[in-house]
Amino acid sequence: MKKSTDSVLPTDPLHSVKVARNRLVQEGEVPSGVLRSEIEDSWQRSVNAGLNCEAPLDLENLSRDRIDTLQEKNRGLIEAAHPEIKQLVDYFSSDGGLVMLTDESATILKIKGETRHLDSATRYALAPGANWGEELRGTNGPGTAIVNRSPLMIRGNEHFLDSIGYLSCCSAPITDPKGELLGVLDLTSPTDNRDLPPNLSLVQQAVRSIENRMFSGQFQQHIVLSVHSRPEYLRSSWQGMLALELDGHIQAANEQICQLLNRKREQLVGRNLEELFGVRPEVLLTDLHRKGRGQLRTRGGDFYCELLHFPNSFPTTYKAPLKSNRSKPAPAPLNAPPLQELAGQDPRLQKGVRMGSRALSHELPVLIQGETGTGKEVMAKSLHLDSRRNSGPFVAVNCASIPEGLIESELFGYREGAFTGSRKGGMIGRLEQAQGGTLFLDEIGDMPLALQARLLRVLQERTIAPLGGGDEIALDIAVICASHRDLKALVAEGLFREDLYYRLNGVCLRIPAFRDRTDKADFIRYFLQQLTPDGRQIEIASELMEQLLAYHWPGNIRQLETTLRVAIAFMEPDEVEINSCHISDDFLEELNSQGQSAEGNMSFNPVVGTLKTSELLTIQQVLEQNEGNISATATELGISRATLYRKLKQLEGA
Ligand SMILES: Nc1ncnc2c1ncn2[C@@H]1O[C@H](COP(=O)(O)OP(=O)(O)OP(=O)(O)O)[C@@H](O)[C@H]1O
Repeated sequence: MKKSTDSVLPTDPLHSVKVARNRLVQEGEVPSGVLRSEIEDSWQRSVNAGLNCEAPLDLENLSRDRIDTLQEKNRGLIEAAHPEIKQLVDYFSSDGGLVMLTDESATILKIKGETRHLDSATRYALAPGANWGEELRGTNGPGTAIVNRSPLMIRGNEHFLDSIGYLSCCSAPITDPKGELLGVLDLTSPTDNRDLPPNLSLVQQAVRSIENRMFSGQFQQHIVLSVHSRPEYLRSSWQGMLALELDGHIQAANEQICQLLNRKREQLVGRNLEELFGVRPEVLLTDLHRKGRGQLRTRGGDFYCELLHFPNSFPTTYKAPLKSNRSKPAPAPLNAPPLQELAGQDPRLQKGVRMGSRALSHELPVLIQGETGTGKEVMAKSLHLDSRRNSGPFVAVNCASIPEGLIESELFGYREGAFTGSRKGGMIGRLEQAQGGTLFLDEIGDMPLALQARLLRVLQERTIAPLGGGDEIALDIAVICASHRDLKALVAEGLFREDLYYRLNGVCLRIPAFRDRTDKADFIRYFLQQLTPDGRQIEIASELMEQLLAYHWPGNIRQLETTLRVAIAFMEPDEVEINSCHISDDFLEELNSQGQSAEGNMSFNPVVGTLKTSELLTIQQVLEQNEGNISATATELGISRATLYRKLKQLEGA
């Protein structure tokens, strides 16, 4: 068959497909310029492959064994795609939507959704193990998306085979972090369902989420950054992603970041962060840990970035002893140190963990307060692992990061049909997911007031009734809450319910800021050992140790972790001591500047926190300016003479 050259360009796309099909059937030629170019090219390839558009569907599928082998081989892809497949099926199956995942040769790995509207041949051909390569079945979603290496929509008779002309589909290829093809995600629906909007962008968005999930999964031992020129797109399916070594070398880049930076993948991978964005990795990491967000500068503009993943901080996994509760699946092992290790040598922490552990054993809720990065979540995990519920799940909910409108359903769940757009089968809330284990409510101070009342009721009655009704469920959970905000102060401001505060506050553990711990040196040595990947015994030079002990650590243990990891990364394999050469310049500057202020005032104890130090420095300066006059100094500082005397006493005693 040869390609016809006479060109007809009718405006109605359905009409043009009819015209093209008649020509194909009658003259055996694909007319030029009648169909969309990607469809015309695909029809031509189908003709060249010797296919007949009127032939029945080929019904040769793989055997069960081979399907099992194929699914096993593609397990990572199937698992990564599961949430998106489920979501698309939830939305579209009632409209006849079918969602399929294929491998890189267009063989179906999974297919879910409504099949009632399919004729029996199509139903057979749309099953795991069936191959939809374009050379076998002509123009079709997965097969043609693979040839084109780009997403496409095919409406009705744009399919090459007549027998599937009653279906329309949207397909998008899925690629791995190196850009290699992994498979295709496809949404197929009956063409006569005019209610279905074109959903190509939805399928593309689902594919981006799958790719991002695989990216994060593949780079567990790396730093993974979310990057975008607009902050609201960070952590979304539109985010650019970079996987880095600790020394800043880029290991992988996703497709979006290549597009955002307008660079090919090979222009990014293997290069160093500093070379590309003019920022040293340790400086960026310090920013990310301290402020939660960093900036990358390029000639084309600035980009925001956030930390999605930092390699695991606990090389040794503490595994809780399993209890013989066979009916429940074992929870994934939690990474957290045993309580004793967590408390270290700090008496306040030691008392805290003792009380927390007692509280849980007496079914009392625990409230953990402490600055950001002090280890509140780690403490909650360790308490859980130490409790009688340690074989149950540990479910963490960050109340600050869930949009207000979603917290209720996220926590309490809902029954099917509870509201428009609710998922089929409903959703099990996080409280119920924690059944038999521990619910950790992080940033509880950010929970909306209306929901606080509902949470209070649940905690009092120990039962839960999901939105949309149904039977109440008895809850058997331990509750641990945490906040870096002072909940008592929030109560005073009317932002947190007093009754809930007292209900949650069975025992309140205050984790000291790292600068205030009495066992800083021991902890730094212990933590360093935990973070050293090859078990080498590493020491810290005494001069540097002194500076670390005097530093005020605004980012607490999280900041210490970054500092130590960066230092370890900068050590040569045969080095066994960390000194200032292994510390980033800007952090060294901070350490040195605090040293200078302490040196200039020999009467100051360098261990005193810097806020206090600068307060006392200010007093001394104003006092000098006023030639020792107490009244004038107090007036200038806006404090009473008594306060000034008290503070001077502190100054002398320090
Ligand atoms: N005792 C500890 N031993 C080892 N690592 C710790 C310890 N405490 C905290 N960390 C590490 O410090 C980091 C911060 O810990 P975590 O998230 O528990 O702090 P947080 O107080 O909950 O912070 P935020 O208020 O920002 O949520 C984590 O990377 C964690 O692994």
